[in-house]
Amino acid sequence: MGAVQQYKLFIDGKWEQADQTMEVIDKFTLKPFAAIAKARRQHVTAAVQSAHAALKTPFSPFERYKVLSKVAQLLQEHREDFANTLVLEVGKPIRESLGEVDRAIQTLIISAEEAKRIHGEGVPVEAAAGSEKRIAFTMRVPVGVIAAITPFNVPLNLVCHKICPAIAAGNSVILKPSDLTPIVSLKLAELFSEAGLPSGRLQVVTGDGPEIGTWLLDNEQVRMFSFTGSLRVGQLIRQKAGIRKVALELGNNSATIVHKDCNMDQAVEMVAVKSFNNSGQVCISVQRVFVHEDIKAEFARRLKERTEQFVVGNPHDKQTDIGPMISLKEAERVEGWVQEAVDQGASLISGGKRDGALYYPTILTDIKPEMKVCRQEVFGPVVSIDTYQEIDEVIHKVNDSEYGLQAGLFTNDLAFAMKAAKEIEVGGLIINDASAYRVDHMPYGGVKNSGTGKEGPSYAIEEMTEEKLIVINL
Ligand SMILES: NC(=O)c1ccc[n+]([C@@H]2O[C@H](COP(=O)([O-])OP(=O)(O)OC[C@H]3O[C@@H](n4cnc5c(N)ncnc54)[C@H](O)[C@@H]3O)[C@@H](O)[C@H]2O)c1
Ligand SMILES: O=C[C@H](O)CS(=O)(=O)O
Repeated sequence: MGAVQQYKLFIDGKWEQADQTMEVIDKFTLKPFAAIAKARRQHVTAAVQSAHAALKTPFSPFERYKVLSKVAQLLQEHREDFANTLVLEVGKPIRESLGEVDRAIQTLIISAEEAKRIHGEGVPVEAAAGSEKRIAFTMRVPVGVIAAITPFNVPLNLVCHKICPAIAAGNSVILKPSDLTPIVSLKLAELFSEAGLPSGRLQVVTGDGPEIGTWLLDNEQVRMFSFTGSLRVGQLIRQKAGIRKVALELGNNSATIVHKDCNMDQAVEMVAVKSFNNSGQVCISVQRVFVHEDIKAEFARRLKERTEQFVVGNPHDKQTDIGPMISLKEAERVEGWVQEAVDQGASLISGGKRDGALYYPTILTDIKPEMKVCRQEVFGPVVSIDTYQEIDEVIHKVNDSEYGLQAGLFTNDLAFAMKAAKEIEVGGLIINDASAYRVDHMPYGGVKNSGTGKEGPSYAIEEMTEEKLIVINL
């Protein structure tokens, strides 16, 4: 077995060891390939103190623009190395991993540009009787110390979606990446350090999520929590944060509607790819497909045919479309949910097979909405097909969910599309694509139990700043 590379905590611009470490597993071989430091409370306290102290040192918008731009350039230079790290720690196939690095570069560039566009506005207080001699305007000022807590599945770009707008807006950040996929975050911190980010503007504390979460939540100097992850943890953070700012990007059981007038080639390809990318471990991954009764048999046949063309296997192989899930335990969980659905009367028309942590792309029909594979977030390569006759019926079925992140709708009927735009309860509705569409400068975030707040650098900056009013009595 190759040497296990040791990684340290990044606090106050320095790399610091802890007395305990945690292994990071290669998700294909299931063997350790790295070890991270396991932070103790004193490390988190030091990280918050460093972040708070850094706010006192001027760091202009143009300097932030330069650092973020430099990191984008450095990440481009290290593109293959970062992609290979994603393959190891996520199990994400190399083609998809390279795509994530490319998106992270875009998120950095967008954030750099947005650092130059943060502004307030004039307020015409003089229009009020008695205020004729006053002038007023607002300023956008940084929140201060922000704790960013991120999930395992897209560990580079989703980290960028938190730390880059936070830094662009003049904040300091303590990042707590997933202990399952922390290495790219530590490597990203190296690039920020090389790019000249002032000490204390970014800390990366690795270790036990609940422990570090508690220590951050206990610390009143942390003024905002930006969390991406499960509903369960999001609720915990919301409860403990008190009146501090909280941004939550949570789960979903994404629906996509395939109407009888759609472009079937387009719908089959997009639903197939966006059901099984990253082994379905994507918050907007297609999970529930609603197909009009008139085309259901044809659509199911073609989706099965397309799905069985995917190459399942070694994520290092350029031919591989679907690699292992994040753990053996998660693959066994998904296997159990599928079996439970079949025992309850669902029909398995493709997949349903597990090989270690590899779970083959799976299609179910004859489902009931109360089955786990429909009602809960599968977060795995499983898609269920349901049918409908009427438009109101399918909108009701889509909305019959505690979640509301994004949904898709394949139709050429503009009236249907606009009715759905008004009535489907989601943060984003994607017409003529599946639910799993995202580009990094668009507003992104859900309603109901999918969270609160929007990401996308300019939208995150709004949430990571306060609008301060200044009134001058001349
Ligand atoms: N809406 C989005 O943009 C989005 C994006 C990606 C993933 N997700 C969601 O994330 C989930 C999958 O990711 P996951 O398994 O890493 O989620 P998770 O909630 O298990 O973990 C997310 C992060 O929280 C940390 N954590 C765990 N317990 C904690 C606690 N008690 N206090 C503070 N932090 C704690 C983890 O270490 C990790 O860093 C899915 O529900 C998925 O839908 C949402
Ligand atoms: O898992 C959810 C992610 O937010 C989807 S994306 O990688 O940002 O498109």
